[in-house]
Amino acid sequence: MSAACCRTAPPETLYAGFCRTLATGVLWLVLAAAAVAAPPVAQLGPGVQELDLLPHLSVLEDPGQELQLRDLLKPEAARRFVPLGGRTASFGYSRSAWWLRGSVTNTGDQPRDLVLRQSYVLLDYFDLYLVDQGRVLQRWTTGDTLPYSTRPIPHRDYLFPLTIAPGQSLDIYLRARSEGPVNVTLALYAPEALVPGLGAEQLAMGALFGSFVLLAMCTALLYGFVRDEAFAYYLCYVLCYGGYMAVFNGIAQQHLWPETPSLWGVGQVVLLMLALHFLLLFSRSLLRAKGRSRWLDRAFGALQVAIFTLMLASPFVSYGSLVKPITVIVAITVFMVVAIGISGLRARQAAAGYFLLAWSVFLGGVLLYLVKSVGLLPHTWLTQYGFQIGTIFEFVLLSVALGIRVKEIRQQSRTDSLTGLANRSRYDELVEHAFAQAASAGTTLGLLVIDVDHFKHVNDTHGHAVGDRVLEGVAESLRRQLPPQAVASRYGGEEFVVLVPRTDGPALMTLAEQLRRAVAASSPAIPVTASIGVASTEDHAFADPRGLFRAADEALYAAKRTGRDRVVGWNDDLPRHPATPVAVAP
Ligand SMILES: Nc1nc2c(ncn2[C@@H]2O[C@H](COP(=O)(O)OP(=O)(O)OP(=O)(O)O)[C@@H](O)[C@H]2O)c(=O)[nH]1
Repeated sequence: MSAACCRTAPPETLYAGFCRTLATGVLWLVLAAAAVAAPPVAQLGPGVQELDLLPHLSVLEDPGQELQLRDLLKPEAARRFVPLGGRTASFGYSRSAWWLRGSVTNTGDQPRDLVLRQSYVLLDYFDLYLVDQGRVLQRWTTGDTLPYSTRPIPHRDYLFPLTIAPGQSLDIYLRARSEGPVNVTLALYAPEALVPGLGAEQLAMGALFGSFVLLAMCTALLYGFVRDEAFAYYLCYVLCYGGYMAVFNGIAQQHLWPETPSLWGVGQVVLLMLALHFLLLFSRSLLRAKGRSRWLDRAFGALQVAIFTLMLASPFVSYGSLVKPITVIVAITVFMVVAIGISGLRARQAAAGYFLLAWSVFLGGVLLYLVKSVGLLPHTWLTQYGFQIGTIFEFVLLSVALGIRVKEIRQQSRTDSLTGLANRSRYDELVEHAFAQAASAGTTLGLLVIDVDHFKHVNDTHGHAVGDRVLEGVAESLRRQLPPQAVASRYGGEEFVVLVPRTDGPALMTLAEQLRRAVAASSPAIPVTASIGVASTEDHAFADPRGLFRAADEALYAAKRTGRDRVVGWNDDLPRHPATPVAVAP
């Protein structure tokens, strides 16, 4: 496998093709404007604990990657370096090797033990040389195409220990080359100044990956409860994206595969492609976009093929050759996800707003990182970690969108899909609650059981589809006539129940009569009638909701027996329904 395929530059490389020329042009304009004189030597006084070396560095681009340190140690080579002039050392994407040099002098009277830190590590090759009056004192060759053991201090960042004697002046040369963006962030630290900062960063990383783990666990649990595929896809997305972030941040390299850099690049591509795959499945499932738009469905299918092709190619093709296809796939996926969000918004999907907000925040963070990567923004805490910060907010907002999905699922489980009324299990909950409330408040609860007459005949004559439309019409007519305190449910088949709290007997019978007429008028093309049985806790102290229902059902039975298309109120003298036991008195 080529060395190039072992690199671990981020896939945002991806956006870089078109930015590279622009970034390099801007950089060189800036550099040309800066003074050509050598930058000042960094002075390391006795109290200095931290020293940013960027203002003291000069840069030399080596487009052919031909230069060696010995070429640069020649006196005439000094003129080829251009001072950074206090600008950021972000060189974007290029095939060049970038040489930087600077000098630091210990102006104190004590030797200083220091750590030189390069905090941007996604570089294929990073060579550092310490030179004293033309003599090379120390050389390190590391980078993310080389095993972890090439790092003098095993840490995510490149950390190099060095000692400067009193009055000594050290020249620092470094060479950076990468298929991804090249950023140099060189600074010197006294160990006591560095350690607390590293501790805080480790804590932040722990929080980031801890939140991935927690999110994955919560999503897995939720999936266990709701069994909705959106949660399964989201879980896979969180795991793959978390794995990708672990490689991107150097955590996987440090803790999982320290001596196998060939895995880093391939792992990064595979994890990213899997994350995109599950993201698309999740977005479609969450916003129920499948089948909504033919072109979105086709684009989804084509993208899946491209994602898997690229993933399977990654172990065999150099990363350099994959950068452009990855760029295109990431860009199209982002476009697709936003398009799915907008189509969800148009279809009035409640979760779509949060979904789109999550992506806007995430893309904002990625944009900050990319603009920094191509050298248009300085390397700061916000631009470096914009990606991670955007990710956290994205996951929080997507979880809210999933919460809305749970609410929808709950709602669906209580609603009858044909008529949109409460379903039988929701009725069971409602009647328990209403019965208990009426009992404790000393008010009445009325119950109407409504059954469409000879409905079998409607089905047999016109077919089930027409029968369904008739049932929808009946439900709609009930909904329109109900007073605010009443709730209608579909009990099953062509039978409906209406709970009517706080309503006396005559008003209950009047309402039942209104509903009977409404049903009769609900379907002019296919005339239907309904029989209604009425019972109320006002007439009898029923022991439980089942007693109330049995009474109303007996009244319905009486209505059917006596000719249908009528309302009958329950009383003790009514003949018993053969299928129901006697109503139980307290
Ligand atoms: N179209 C349609 N038909 C349904 C649905 N649920 C139940 N049915 C039909 O409703 C009919 C009920 O028939 P029966 O129980 O014999 O009652 P009926 O014909 O209304 O007669 P009576 O109640 O005695 O007036 C059956 O043909 C069921 O197939 C449904 O969701 N859609």
